[in-house]
Amino acid sequence: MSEISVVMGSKSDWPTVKETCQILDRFGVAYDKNVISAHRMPNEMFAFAQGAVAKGTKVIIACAGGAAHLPGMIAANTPLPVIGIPGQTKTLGGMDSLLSIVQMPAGIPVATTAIGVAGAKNAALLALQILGTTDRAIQDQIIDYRKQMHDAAKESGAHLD
Ligand SMILES: Nc1c(C(=O)O)ncn1[C@@H]1O[C@H](COP(=O)(O)O)[C@@H](O)[C@H]1O
Repeated sequence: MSEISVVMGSKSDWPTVKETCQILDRFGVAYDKNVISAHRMPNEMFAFAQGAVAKGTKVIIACAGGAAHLPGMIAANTPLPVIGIPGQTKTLGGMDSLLSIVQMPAGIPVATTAIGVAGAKNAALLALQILGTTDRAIQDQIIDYRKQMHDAAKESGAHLD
């Protein structure tokens, strides 16, 4: 059973979303991934969002670019926490995606990350932190991940030429 569902509006988002999946792989947490578009596949989007609780999903991560309605529309159709990743776009640099995802009306939140790859990585970590509130093993892995990051950052200062 997957506790995390990862969806993207198009296969063209995959290079970004791959970064999310790589972190989930590293933590050994089960997840499913798929292309689902609110615009191009509205019926599938509704079925996915409305069926997520019954499937055992705990957190949904959704990446979309441009007029990025996907995370918000999923959030509108499930009580589960939704994390939105704004895709980087060629025309507007991802500001379009960011504003589409972050400016939700009061009542239907989407936890919005940074644009692009940094956001994709943080979406995975935030989802893991949410699971970590009730799963001590995952929380311990988060603590260890941060320690490794800390040590690498500290060590890097010793190698400035
Ligand atoms: N924003 C959405 C939605 C949606 O919000 O439902 N569906 C696809 N898209 C986005 O359109 C961009 C271009 O998609 P294509 O490359 O397939 O033309 C992608 O970044 C996708 O997330």
